[in-house]
Amino acid sequence: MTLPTNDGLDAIMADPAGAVIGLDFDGTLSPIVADPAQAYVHPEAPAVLAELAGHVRAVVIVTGRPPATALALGAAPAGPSLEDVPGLVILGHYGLERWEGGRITAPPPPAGLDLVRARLPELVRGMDGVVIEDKERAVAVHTRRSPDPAAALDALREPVARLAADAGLAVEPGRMVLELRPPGMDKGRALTAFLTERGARSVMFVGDDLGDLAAFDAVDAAGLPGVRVCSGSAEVTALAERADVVVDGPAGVVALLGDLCEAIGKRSARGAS
Ligand SMILES: O=P(O)(O)OC[C@H]1O[C@H](O[C@H]2O[C@H](CO)[C@@H](O)[C@H](O)[C@H]2O)[C@H](O)[C@@H](O)[C@@H]1O
Repeated sequence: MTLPTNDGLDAIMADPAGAVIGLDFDGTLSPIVADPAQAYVHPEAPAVLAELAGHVRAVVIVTGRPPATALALGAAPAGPSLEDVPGLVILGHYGLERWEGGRITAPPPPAGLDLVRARLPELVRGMDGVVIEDKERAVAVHTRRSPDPAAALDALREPVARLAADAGLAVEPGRMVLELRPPGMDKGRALTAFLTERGARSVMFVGDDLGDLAAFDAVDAAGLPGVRVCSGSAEVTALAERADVVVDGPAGVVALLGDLCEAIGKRSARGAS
């Protein structure tokens, strides 16, 4: 793969020590699969992130998953795991829960989740293949394994929105999923705060789903050289329409990051000689 021509990428390569690289997890670092518990990270992702982390200011994963789940799915039987990526930060639950250096910080779970846990099973009763994922600080309802996933998702939109309103929660729509989660935080706010915290001089964000649009907005609003990368799929087109670079799923993301590492390495070797 040859790196595309892009001002944001050029800025990252010219000054990697000032760059923050943000990445989504599902659909970006791990492939979309039927069972969320089996969405293991692309086997080459931890190694390429570890190499990248040696060049840039920070690597941060911004995800709807709890950080502990991303770490569990990022464990490799051989080679490095996500946990081995130097200085990695994981902003889970759309930025509410932070993992760094083995420590997790988070606010208490929202009270409204009890209502969701009480009512959601009744709401999906009889819907073949519809599955509830309880993430402790949020609850997601998945339709990917139903006979008609898109129709099941559409049928659930209104009742889930009503339940979220009753529970004081927000609805986060995604790839064959509706998530009921605490309001007031999103990937854009999380990324913006992180860029400020780290004094970023450039930024890349890589995502695949609707929840990543807020992070694209944050790249635009940062006032820094930036690059928005879409991990492309036939399922979601909204991100590709906003992206500077579109790659083919997690394998394409890994290839792009590998090429970025190589280009940074070559530049720094030229600078040293
Ligand atoms: O912010 P992300 O890291 O992209 O997390 C968003 C949701 O991802 C997961 O669901 C998605 O991936 C599953 C595994 O491939 C797939 O089965 C499902 O259809 C997708 O929507 C996760 O299970 C959710 O909790 C996350 O909110």
